[in-house]
Amino acid sequence: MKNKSIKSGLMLEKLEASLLKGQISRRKFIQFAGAAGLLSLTAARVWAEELDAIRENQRQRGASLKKKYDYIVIGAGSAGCALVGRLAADKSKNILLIEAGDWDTAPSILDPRLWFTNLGTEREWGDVSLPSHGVNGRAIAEHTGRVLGGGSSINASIWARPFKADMDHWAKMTGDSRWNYESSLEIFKRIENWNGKENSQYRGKNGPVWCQPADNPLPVATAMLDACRGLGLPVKDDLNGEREVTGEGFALMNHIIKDGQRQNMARSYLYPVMAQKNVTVLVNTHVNKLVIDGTTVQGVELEGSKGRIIVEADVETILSGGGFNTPKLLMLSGIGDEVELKKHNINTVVHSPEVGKNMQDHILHGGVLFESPVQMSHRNSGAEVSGYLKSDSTLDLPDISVVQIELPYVSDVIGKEYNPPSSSWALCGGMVTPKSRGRVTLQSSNPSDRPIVDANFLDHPDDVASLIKSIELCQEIGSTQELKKYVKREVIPGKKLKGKEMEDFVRNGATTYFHASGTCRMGNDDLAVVDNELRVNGLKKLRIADSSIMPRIVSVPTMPACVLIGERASDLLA
Ligand SMILES: Cc1cc2nc3c(=O)[nH]c(=O)nc-3n(C[C@H](O)[C@H](O)[C@H](O)COP(=O)(O)OP(=O)(O)OC[C@H]3O[C@@H](n4cnc5c(N)ncnc54)[C@H](O)[C@@H]3O)c2cc1C
Repeated sequence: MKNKSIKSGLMLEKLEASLLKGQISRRKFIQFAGAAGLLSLTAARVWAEELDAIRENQRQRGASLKKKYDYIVIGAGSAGCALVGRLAADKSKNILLIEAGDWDTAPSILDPRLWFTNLGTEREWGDVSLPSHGVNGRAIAEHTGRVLGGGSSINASIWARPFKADMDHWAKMTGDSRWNYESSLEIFKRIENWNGKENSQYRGKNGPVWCQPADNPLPVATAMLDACRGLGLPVKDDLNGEREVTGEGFALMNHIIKDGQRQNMARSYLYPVMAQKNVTVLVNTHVNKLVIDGTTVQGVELEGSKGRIIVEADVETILSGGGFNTPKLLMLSGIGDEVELKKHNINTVVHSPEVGKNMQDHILHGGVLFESPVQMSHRNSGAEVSGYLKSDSTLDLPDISVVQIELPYVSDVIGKEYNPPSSSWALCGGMVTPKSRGRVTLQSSNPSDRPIVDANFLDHPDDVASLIKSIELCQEIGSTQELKKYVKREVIPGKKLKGKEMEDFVRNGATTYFHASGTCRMGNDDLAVVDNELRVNGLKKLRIADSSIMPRIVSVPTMPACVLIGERASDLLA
């Protein structure tokens, strides 16, 4: 297999050399490559060349910035890309998209198997929460993307849409039925290019976002589903769709992976419009603060290769900086709790006490580990099966998740305590309806300082209780007959735990899914930061479209919900 691809690569290089020397035309090149069965390789290279040309064109456009655009969007993440991709359809409107990170060209972005190697690099912001008493005083890293595509460029590429109860709750909190499940489902259908079993009731075919069930999953993944069936757990054909309504279910993951490559939201939404004259994308450019006249947002102060400059937005500015950077930018611009702002000598423009509060994240426990008799090499993003379950049937939403990770995924403390062999794989319990709330505050008035993240993980006893149940479930699944072939022994915890021992295992093993949300909550009450149309209360010409607006975090990985928010914002602006 490997030899064949090396041979194909060499043939393609020879053809390319002939093309470069002018010995054959581009048409002939494509003809020969097609005849030699090299078209997919050729297409990939032609596509890569086109992307380079698009980026070069944007570099030139960015070098002669205008003073004013119709729209300025801050942050090219999951929501920002979706918003700009849709907004750009009106070619009479000029859009400036500003991204602090670089282009999304790193191999560790393109290859979803390498997603975790982006952590701790310049492609993420490097935030670490303050120590939380709920996790025995540990300070847990809270990674978020800092690159074109934002989180969608460095995440685990899992595509899981919110539950009906998630969306109906947003509709209730805003008094606006456009946020409810039925309306959101219509938008998801237009978002998706679903490449699994046809299901027109729930899945879309013609949208920009490629998603498919885990491709060629490891046998341990399908065995896990058999194990769940054997235990009488609800196993579905698809992790999305019906599960959203029934409220529970295990299935193969959906991934945003096509032919082994990540299809981040930049590829899905942005590159297709970046050749248009009405779209300017600046990378490596940081927005320091909003420029506000009275209570009208006029534009932004940005800092990039030309130093600090001000660019104005004629129609609106939209903040899509994500769960930590959006509240930070608001506070730096004088929108926040006046007591907090005063501490940093920032003049209050709008006293909005909830800015930075209501922070929520999901807990992923690392983990319940099993030693495999043979070393496995992970496929896709290493997480190919997942499930959601209510630990109590009276709950609205499942509080428990289980993710199978084809690697020895453990927290720092658990890793040191047990030192698992490298051939281990994990069943990670999770808690997806957190009742604990954290907050984001400013460290200083200097835009280059990171904000203070106090995630307050596992503060609420119910969150711990759910995690205990999810760990018991992981142990039960791991001990089934169906998984016997893949389990030499349960390495961690290796025995049934009870009382304080179990509680400590939960608190010491807690890590995050990296789904920071809720810090600029949407609602129809006086304290909400944004209203039902994403307008920042108290200001004109400013909206927010990103994970920070979630009134309550959805009970699944957050990228699809953020794409939905970006799409909804584009509808509202149109
Ligand atoms: C490691 C990791 C794994 C994850 N795995 C999954 C998963 O598998 N599935 C899933 O659904 N979700 C996953 N998530 C979560 C998901 O990626 C995020 O919830 C989602 O991307 C958030 O979207 P957003 O639009 O709110 O912000 P982001 O995608 O974070 O984008 C915000 C963008 O704004 C830019 N920005 C911020 N401030 C400024 C500024 N001042 N000036 C200029 N630019 C700025 C940032 O650099 C960033 O690119 C994961 C996240 C991480 C970090």
